[in-house]
Amino acid sequence: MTLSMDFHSNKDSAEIIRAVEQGNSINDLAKLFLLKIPPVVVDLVVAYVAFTTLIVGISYVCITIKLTNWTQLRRRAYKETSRAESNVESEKDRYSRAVQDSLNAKRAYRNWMNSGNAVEALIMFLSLLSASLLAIRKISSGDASTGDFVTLGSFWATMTYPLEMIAWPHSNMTSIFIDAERLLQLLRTKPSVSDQPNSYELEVSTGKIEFCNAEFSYSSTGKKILNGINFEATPGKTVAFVGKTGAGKSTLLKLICRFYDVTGGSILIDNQDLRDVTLRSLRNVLGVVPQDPCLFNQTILENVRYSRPGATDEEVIDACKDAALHGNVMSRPDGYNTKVGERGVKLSGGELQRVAIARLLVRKSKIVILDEAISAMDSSTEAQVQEVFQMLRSGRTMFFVAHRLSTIMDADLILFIKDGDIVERGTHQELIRRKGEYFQLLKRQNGRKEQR
Ligand SMILES: Nc1ncnc2c1ncn2[C@@H]1O[C@H](COP(=O)(O)OP(=O)(O)OP(=O)(O)O)[C@@H](O)[C@H]1O
Repeated sequence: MTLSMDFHSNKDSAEIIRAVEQGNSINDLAKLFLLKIPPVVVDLVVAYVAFTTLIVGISYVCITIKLTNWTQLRRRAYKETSRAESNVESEKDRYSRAVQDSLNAKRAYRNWMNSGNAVEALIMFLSLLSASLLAIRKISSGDASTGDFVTLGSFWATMTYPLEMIAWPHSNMTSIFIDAERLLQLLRTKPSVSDQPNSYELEVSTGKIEFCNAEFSYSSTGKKILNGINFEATPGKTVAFVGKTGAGKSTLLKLICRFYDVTGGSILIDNQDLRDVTLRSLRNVLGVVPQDPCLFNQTILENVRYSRPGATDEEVIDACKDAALHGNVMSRPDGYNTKVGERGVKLSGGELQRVAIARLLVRKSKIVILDEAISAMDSSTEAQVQEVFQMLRSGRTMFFVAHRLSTIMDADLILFIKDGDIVERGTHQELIRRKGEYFQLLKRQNGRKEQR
């Protein structure tokens, strides 16, 4: 959970869950070291008195270890294919291929394991046979008594157990390490965005935000997304980012949240560089409505309260009323106790967005970030929510990203982003007078509206 956005955007969640599940084998490792190995060592000290026994023991253990290494290669292949299998949910062909690959790899692993066991058993059998033949020869020549033969038999039985036990930890440990290695990798991964050793708590007095020549590229592609962005969001003002899809608008918002660090320049909140303050204190002052709000399979009440666990039921309900959600909630038989389903599948797109806005209202943040927050709402609901945003504006610095220009027309500053640069800036009226990119976009949108 502490890992950065770049880790999560490149990882498959099924893979992470499987890594954690397989990590249970670390318990087995602890049991192995604490409970199984020490008694075996004691047994071996007692049992390994005869030189011949030692020879048999060493060769048995060496061969078993070699066989185990070969077998574990198959186990690794089997585990890899099992992982792929869990990625596939919908496409039938891919799923059956993955299942088949997994079964084949499992069969190969089992075949190697069984062959290894057979070879181990054969070694023990041949060793016992040679020792018995030697004993019979000695008895026939009168150098040993039949009692010695019985002693050999019981000694053999005592010895085989520790021999098996000395080989067993190696095979078990390698299996455990293969199962746990994904979790160990995960635990060793360092977040790319983290607190500096001397970072301090962010203090927001006015909520002024400055982008000073901020540059950014995603490490996964290395492509420059933002080229030296400069602007200032003055306290209590609303800034809107507009532009074509892929221009870099959401990336600007992610940088304010410090999901990523800028690769050049800096971002300041009340003159404090985001990289110098603690992540927790930064996130505490931000209220975000993302493009795809993340809901849990809990009740509507709990989902809204998630942004401030201490909020009372009344505060949650008031927030839902302001977010134009109350009517929809009350029309459901269970009202606020309605479960929303995994990721909110039982809600419509507009309802999902309104839950996210209600969360924002409950949170009472000083800096508000809205990324396409009302895109899925009909015009009458949008008008109600816009009124709430007007209320919110006083005393807060707000950032909007919206494709529908009608939703950001009254922003204090509109920044038109194109290929990672601010190509136009001003208020709605100023940009219309300029008759540039913004004006063209507005004309296209109005044209489409008239055509409908
Ligand atoms: N996690 C990521 N890794 C690599 N590239 C990314 C990542 N997220 C976004 N991008 C790329 O960065 C560029 C800007 O994306 P961004 O989401 O900021 O655009 P946008 O202007 O908000 O677009 P939209 O209006 O469609 O949301 C795009 O080319 C996108 O493909």
